[in-house]
Amino acid sequence: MATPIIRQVRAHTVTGGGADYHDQDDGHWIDDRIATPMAKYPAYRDSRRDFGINVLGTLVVEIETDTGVTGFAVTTGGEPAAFIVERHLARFLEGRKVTEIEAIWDQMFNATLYYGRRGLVLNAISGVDLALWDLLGQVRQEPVHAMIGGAVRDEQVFYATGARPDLAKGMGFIGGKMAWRHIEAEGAQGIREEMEILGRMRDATGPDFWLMYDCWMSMSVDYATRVARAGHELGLKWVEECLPPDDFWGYAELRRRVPQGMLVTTGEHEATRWGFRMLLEMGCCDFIQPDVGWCGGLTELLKISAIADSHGKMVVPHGSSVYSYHFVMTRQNSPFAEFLMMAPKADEVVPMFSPMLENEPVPQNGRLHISALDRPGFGVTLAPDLKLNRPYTH
Ligand SMILES: C[C@H](O)[C@H](O)[C@@H](O)[C@@H](O)C(=O)O
Ligand SMILES: [Mg+2]
Repeated sequence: MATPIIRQVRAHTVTGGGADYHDQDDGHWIDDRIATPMAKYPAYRDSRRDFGINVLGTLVVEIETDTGVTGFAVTTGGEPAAFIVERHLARFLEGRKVTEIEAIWDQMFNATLYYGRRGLVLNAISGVDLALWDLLGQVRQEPVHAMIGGAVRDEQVFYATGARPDLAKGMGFIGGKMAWRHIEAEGAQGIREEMEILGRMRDATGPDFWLMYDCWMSMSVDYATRVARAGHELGLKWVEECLPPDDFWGYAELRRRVPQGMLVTTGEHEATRWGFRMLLEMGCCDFIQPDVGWCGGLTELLKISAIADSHGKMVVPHGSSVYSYHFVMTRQNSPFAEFLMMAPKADEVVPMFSPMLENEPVPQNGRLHISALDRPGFGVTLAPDLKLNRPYTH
């Protein structure tokens, strides 16, 4: 049978949550005075939406073959990413075989090198790459995990990110990661207030449940060191993304300063094998947390994972739903994954990209069995009532 040829690439945008999961209403834990690099400005202290964390929206990439088979993926990127897909990247796909994933990735990356390398352009490339893997799975009628080496375990376990680690333990998760909500200007009092919360969570979850803080690029090395030392007393397992992504030197220094046994992690806003090589070779972190929708897609994440493995480091992808579950299931050095609690009070498990995807699997009792991923491609479909907008054509 002839290999299907890519006939058309389409880039749509969707607003309101979904892959742009920070786009939530007031009262959601994920936007409750969380510390950020902008929080030192009073106008941007209360909500990350005030500085525009939700300006992009969701990018939906659809790729259709000459035989009428369609693959798709969603990521963060919205209209500007749609422009990049339609007006630049599509030319490297249309007319190509569905199997040319590696060559297409190399051309998309090198053709955008003069204005890309990281950030939005890599989000767009990631969206296209994930849609290509979904398409190949639809054509071959195979789940993605079967096409990238096959499962190395029957199920994967998750830690929960949200405001209620105490509830997450009861839901079967192996740990709970909270967002750090104080800034350096709030000094020792801010750390004390946070440690009171951590202490209550430790009392509620017992001595062995993992507790972590996500610091979302908001700290200095000195402040992060103080946070790590204070948290260590309460069994804090890791401090995540304390510093801006490009401060490789700061991360290496922080790792030298934190108490023995405290893990320093980062990577969700890093991209490509070169960015993660830098993090690993400079000793910036104890494990890496790439987002498969932002780092270059699955094709690039497989390369990143091999580099991490050569350093003896784990890859624990940033919460990205099915797009990372197939990867985690097939990697020896990815023994657990993140699940982002998207319910406003972090008190129930809801699909991460809700309401965009049908058949989006969620952990049951904090774990996901391989059988939940046994449909072709990534195993999800776009919700039929989703309002797609195609802002650009080519
Ligand atoms: C909870 C964090 O502030 C971010 O909102 C989250 O997207 C990310 O950093 C994470 O690790 O889940
Ligand atoms: Mg994080």
